[in-house]
Amino acid sequence: MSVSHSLNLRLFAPPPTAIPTHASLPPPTLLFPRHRRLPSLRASSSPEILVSDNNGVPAPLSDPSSIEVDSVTEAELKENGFRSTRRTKLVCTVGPATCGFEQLEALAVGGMNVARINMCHGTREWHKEVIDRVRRLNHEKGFAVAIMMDTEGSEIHMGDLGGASSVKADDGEIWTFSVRAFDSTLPQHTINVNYEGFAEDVQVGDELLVDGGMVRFEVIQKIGPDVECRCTDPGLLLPRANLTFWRNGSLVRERNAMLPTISSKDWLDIDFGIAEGVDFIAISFVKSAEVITHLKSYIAARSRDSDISVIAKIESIDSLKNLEEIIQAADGAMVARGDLGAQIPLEQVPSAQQRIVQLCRQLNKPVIVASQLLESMIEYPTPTRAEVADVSEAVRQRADALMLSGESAMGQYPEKALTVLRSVSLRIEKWWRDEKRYEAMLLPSVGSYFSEKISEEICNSAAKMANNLEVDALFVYTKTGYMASLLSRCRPDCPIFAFTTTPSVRRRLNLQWGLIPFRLSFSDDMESNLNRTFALLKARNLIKSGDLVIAVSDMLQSIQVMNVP
Ligand SMILES: Nc1ncnc2c1ncn2[C@@H]1O[C@H](COP(=O)(O)OP(=O)(O)OP(=O)(O)O)[C@@H](O)[C@H]1O
Ligand SMILES: CC(=O)C(=O)O
Ligand SMILES: [K+]
Ligand SMILES: [Mg+2]
Repeated sequence: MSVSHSLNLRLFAPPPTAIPTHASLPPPTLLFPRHRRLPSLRASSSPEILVSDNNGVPAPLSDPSSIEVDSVTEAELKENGFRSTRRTKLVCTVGPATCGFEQLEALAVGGMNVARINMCHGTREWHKEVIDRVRRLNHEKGFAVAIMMDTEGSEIHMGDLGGASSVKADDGEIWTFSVRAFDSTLPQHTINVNYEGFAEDVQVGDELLVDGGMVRFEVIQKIGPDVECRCTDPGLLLPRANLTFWRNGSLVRERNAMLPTISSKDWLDIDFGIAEGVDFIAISFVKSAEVITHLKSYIAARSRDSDISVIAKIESIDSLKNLEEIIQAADGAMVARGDLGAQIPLEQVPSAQQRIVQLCRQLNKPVIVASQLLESMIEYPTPTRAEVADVSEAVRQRADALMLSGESAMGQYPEKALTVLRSVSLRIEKWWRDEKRYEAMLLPSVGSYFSEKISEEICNSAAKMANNLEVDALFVYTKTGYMASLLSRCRPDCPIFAFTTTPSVRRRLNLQWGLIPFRLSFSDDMESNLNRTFALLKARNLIKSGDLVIAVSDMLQSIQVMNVP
């Protein structure tokens, strides 16, 4: 079968000159014909096209309800024009400070794209309520907030402090870390540890770091299941805080390194996540690509139509060692700087972050920069200048998303913290666009099939054309989201309107840089798709006549340049 592919470059009024170009692509072997000449859009005058809405009921062309876009994005688009929409996505960890319906709504209004629930904390009933509320919010208020479930992982952590929200450890105090199960209240200055082998593995003289060094202890004595420690760096102990121990300046990774990445409790949580249809599952303390592949096949077997994305959390030495294959196997990655900073020297975290962000973009996987971005805002209403600089750096690296942890889960100013992320992102993005100072990044080919390689070439070219022609927006019609991700990977100057038929694909696109996901039912006929989209978007004042747009699509591998009629 010999099939030719053509790039249809058409410029609509003004000026009405067609620019035919022919890309000479070798004939693919496994493709069905996609080549089709497109009739001119201008030729079709006010077509009587009927479109299907969500339930398959025909709706008139001008019915704006047959396109779904996030209500906040819509307001943003109208207010600022679409060249200045935010490109960096925002993830908020939901906790006691933000689990109510109104609180979640405030976060959605503030720009939350993804709600994260951390299975280290709270009961399954609590998580289910949060998921239900986010769903209701999406349904009733027109948001497309995705849900990310983060597994606990087999880390060593403290117990839940007998219900206290925090306890203070003072300099020189003696505390007991114990693997004993206390049935009623904890004795004073006693901390429960979840790892059976703890007392055996530590040695007198070891340094014990709580939450990667927020509080430090020195081991002074071992008595059976109890380990007595002296506080050397005072601070607040939080429930279920992570514990690491260090000997002669390096992290001790003895038997606990043999703990499985996905614990038996994690598997139950994963079953829960699959049953609830979460959009992302983030796996803590990933050590190798196998665990990701294993989980992905488990998800595929468990849920026939499930399209849950698996995010690899990079937070251990092993994950850095096997970085490329882990990212390759996963659907995305998280720079989990909290635990990473407890496993490698702190001064190595920034370069690790840069490397992970770059590699993810090269491999076309979304990447989240997480932990302590605005840590001081847990307690104070304004961030430190250093925190703003840190957020700016992540935006400048053009990570897909930034994440709030304690700031939104249990801090005093969740909405303010989100506002800081939003305004810093907007400002830095604009600054770098204006200055045109991005270092060009070599984007290696990621497609395995020939058709994927074609999509990749189309997206690379479309993004380049969009920058050179200074177009207002890129449009992508994508069923699986793949082509939208390829455009996002190019980090073009203009925003990307991503039209997809499936609500879950739309939610997942919400994690990717620069994508404005819309749900829209569309056909293989690009002319009618474009006509409909223009009519629907114009009816909602989201675009206007004369705007310059480049459109690409999954079904018909084409590039079209046009002015909105
Ligand atoms: N569902 C929850 N219920 C109670 N507290 C929570 C909940 N989620 C988060 N928190 C609080 O917010 C803090 C920061 O949240 P975060 O998700 O970053 O957890 P973490 O314990 O630091 O672990 P991880 O390394 O998995 O991120 C937690 O330490 C905890 O005190
Ligand atoms: C987010 C997370 O797990 C960390 O920073 O450790
Ligand atoms: K976790
Ligand atoms: Mg962690």
